[in-house]
Amino acid sequence: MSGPILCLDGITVSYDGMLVLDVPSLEVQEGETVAVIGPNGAGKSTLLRVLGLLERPSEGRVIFGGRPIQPYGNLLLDRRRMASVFQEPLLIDGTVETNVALGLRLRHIDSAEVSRRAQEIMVILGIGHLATRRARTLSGGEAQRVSLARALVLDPEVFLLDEPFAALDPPTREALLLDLKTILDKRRITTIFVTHDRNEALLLGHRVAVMMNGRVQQMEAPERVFAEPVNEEVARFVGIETILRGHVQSVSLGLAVVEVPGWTLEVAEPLIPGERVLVCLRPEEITLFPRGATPTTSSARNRLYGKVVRHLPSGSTYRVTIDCGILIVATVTRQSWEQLGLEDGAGVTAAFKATAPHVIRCA
Ligand SMILES: Nc1ncnc2c1ncn2[C@@H]1O[C@H](COP(=O)(O)OP(=O)(O)OP(=O)(O)O)[C@@H](O)[C@H]1O
Repeated sequence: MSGPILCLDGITVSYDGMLVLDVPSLEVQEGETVAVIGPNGAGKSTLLRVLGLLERPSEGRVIFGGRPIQPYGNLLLDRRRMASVFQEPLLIDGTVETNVALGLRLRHIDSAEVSRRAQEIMVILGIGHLATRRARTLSGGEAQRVSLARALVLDPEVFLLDEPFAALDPPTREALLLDLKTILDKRRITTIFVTHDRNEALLLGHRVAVMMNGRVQQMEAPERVFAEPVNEEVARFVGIETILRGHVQSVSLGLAVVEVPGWTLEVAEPLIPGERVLVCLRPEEITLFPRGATPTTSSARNRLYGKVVRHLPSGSTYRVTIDCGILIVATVTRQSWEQLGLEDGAGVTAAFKATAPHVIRCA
């Protein structure tokens, strides 16, 4: 990666006086994939359209390749350096090959070269055998592969994807996602990828931008965003269900004692006595034991006692809600649930290590 290819500077977008995008500054580095996640209406697509020069911001500048874009200038040449794929494949009525070659023909590329490049990208995307099929006879997954091929054949400097897999069934989506990852890793195309799906963001994003209410709340490596969210909204969005409000009572030898309602926790974070904090616990960090069966050898310094309120299936695990005076959510494998003899209403100990929580300081 060699510096920013796209920069936003003081960007806002308002519709009828309502501010829907407010991005003081944002840089996309050449060759990176930025996954943009956030709830409905957060402004993800608006951000993508502004970055893709498809929407003129109300205020601010888009800088592409070091050059500020003239908002009222002719954007065709700059837009041609980018390619987009949306949730709907939007194919024309013609063969797969016609669709894949469309952008190259519009650019008046020599027809032998068009054919060579179209064939090559169709093979890479596993649709070579569909070249002569009419686009309207394709399945959703095949059509989206054609749509990706039509964009990638252009060798775009910037690739924009807006929920491209949202309408596909899970196995189709997974196969396509892995193929796309291979292509992006190999070609190092700068990519902005909007998705609702946290797992897609984790898999594809070199960085993840979390949007809420038109603002980018956090933009960092996925592991940081998911393990160290900057505020409560981001924490909830990345799947942290247990968020306990407390204050730091004391700190000694790197261990902070944090009071939360009804309990005193030990947390290995560099905190300051008196600070107000949110203690965030991922469900997989919490171990459950039947009441009275907590092993004395466990290194978990925190043990909270309560009752199972409910358990909900989630893939091969259960998401278990425990009422300890405060509600805590843990995951256990179905096998452990059976082996431990757990059931709704049962008394349990929820244990976690001092290193397990992520702590957010309250303003
Ligand atoms: N052309 C428009 N006119 C008026 N309001 C709009 C327009 N486009 C978007 N909005 C509003 O701007 C806000 C952000 O929309 P946007 O589509 O960018 O969000 P999003 O995060 O992509 O949402 P989703 O995940 O539901 O697609 C929403 O409140 C939306 O209703």
